[in-house]
Amino acid sequence: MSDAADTPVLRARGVQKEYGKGDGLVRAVDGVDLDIAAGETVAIMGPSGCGKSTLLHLLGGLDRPSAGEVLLSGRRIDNISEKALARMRRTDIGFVFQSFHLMEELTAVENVELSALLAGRSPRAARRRAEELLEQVGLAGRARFLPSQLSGGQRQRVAVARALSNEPQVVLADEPTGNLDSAATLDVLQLFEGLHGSGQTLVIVTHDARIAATADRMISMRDGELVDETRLTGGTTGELRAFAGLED
Ligand SMILES: Nc1ncnc2c1ncn2[C@@H]1O[C@H](COP(=O)(O)OP(=O)(O)OP(=O)(O)O)[C@@H](O)[C@H]1O
Repeated sequence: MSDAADTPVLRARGVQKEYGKGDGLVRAVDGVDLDIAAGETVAIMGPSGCGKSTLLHLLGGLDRPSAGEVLLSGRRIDNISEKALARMRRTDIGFVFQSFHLMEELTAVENVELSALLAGRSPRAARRRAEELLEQVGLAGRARFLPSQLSGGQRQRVAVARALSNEPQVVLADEPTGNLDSAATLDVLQLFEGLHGSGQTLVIVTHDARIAATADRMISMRDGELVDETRLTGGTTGELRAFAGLED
């Protein structure tokens, strides 16, 4: 196998993040080593405040570590210029947040195409890609709706479509179902499962054991450190839907 195939999509080495100083010093992430392979789905779990979101932000270049290295496909991202970092976030990473972070004044299709436009695609190519993605997430019929005209689950599906618009190397999701009810959670879960099946690398911070159960690997965090990891064989959302009485 070539070196490129062996290189993890994401690698963290001795990563630390401190906030504040003196008595107010908080070490939110405390010496994390982590490799995430291409095509892997990894769930990060742990109690509130243990550093999950901070770690995800460091992995995605939304924030820089106080110490240690973060590498995307073998290239350091913790020490590159702001400009290079912004470009990398636009083209190589897809983010999905708990509160969706959609632009309220833009329609679903405009929200999705915006990131493709910002990454330099032509308006026609961006629109075509956005329409394809909305179809993929089951929202072709809602493309011209504003976020306020969509349900929470539909909004999160738009956000997932947006995250995929530039064919990112990795999608990072921070509590993607935290604001959704059970049925919408399972819809989004099924969407992630489809992405996993298509070989998309995914890192999901979640409190939801159902989401974690469908990952390849579940990592537990405590007090800024990775304390445990479990390889999973993976339940399917079909089974979960049946269990929850949501089968169509
Ligand atoms: N900008 C900041 N300034 C100061 N402290 C911060 C900042 N961001 C996070 N922290 C602290 O770092 C620690 C980890 O926070 P983080 O949000 O990463 O935890 P989390 O595990 O994602 O929590 P939750 O599950 O509640 O979202 C917490 O103690 C938090 O108060």
